[in-house]
Amino acid sequence: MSDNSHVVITNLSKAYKGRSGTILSLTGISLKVDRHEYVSIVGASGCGKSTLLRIISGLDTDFKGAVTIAGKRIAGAGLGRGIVFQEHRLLPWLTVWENVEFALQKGTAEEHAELIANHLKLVGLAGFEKAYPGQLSGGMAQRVAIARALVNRPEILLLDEPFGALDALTRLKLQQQVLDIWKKEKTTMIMVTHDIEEAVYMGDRVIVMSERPGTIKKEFIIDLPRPRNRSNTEFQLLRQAIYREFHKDCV
Ligand SMILES: Nc1ncnc2c1ncn2[C@@H]1O[C@H](COP(=O)(O)OP(=O)(O)OP(=O)(O)O)[C@@H](O)[C@H]1O
Repeated sequence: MSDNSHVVITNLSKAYKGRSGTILSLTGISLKVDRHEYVSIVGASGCGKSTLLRIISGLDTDFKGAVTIAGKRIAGAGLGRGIVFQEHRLLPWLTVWENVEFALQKGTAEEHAELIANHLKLVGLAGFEKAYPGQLSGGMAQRVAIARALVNRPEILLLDEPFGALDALTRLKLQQQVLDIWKKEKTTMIMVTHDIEEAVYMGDRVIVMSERPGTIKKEFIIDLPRPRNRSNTEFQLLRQAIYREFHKDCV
């Protein structure tokens, strides 16, 4: 194990038991993610990407193999890991401020106020504290969800298709904002996406998963300087190579 390993997954497999039998969702997954690394995961629909994130988050502990965070086996959800889903999942009857406050687990009222204010500022939403989710655009609501996931200062942020429901322009803006947060907070990021260009733009590494049962087919190191230029030839060549790998099974 390299000294910098943050998340270590060893020979992970996961089966779901249903009425019609057992579905093997993941098999033989081994992966190491370094501290402050940004890993993107792509793969066909149903190959187990969300399942993998749920396991790393600790929301699902029914699996075979081992998952350790900073050398310790995970035993359930913890404040050290935040998660952002494709839908913002904000509570509509609470304000922006209250939605973020709702996630806070420890600390005094003053500490809470400072944390909430800082995190709303971090995602560019200072001034919208009293707004309700219904009064926000999709991008703004997703930024509240990101603030909520970060407010407990997690060392790891898990992003499950975080920009999937947004329009193209908002998506580009939010990608940049998440990269800025990653740089500033030094969070370890693990992001699932269907968008190969996004995976290359954001990630230090792109993991391509096979169709179900999900395995790791191939890893691509994205050794391009940041901020990245999407029209750069090397960027496009990597995107095409990942695209080919992604579609090999499907053709
Ligand atoms: N709670 C569950 N019970 C039974 N089967 C499940 C459950 N959750 C997921 N599965 C099955 O496990 C497989 C992987 O699901 P998962 O949602 O992890 O895939 P995914 O790669 O994230 O898909 P998508 O890209 O479409 O979101 C699928 O075949 C799905 O039907």
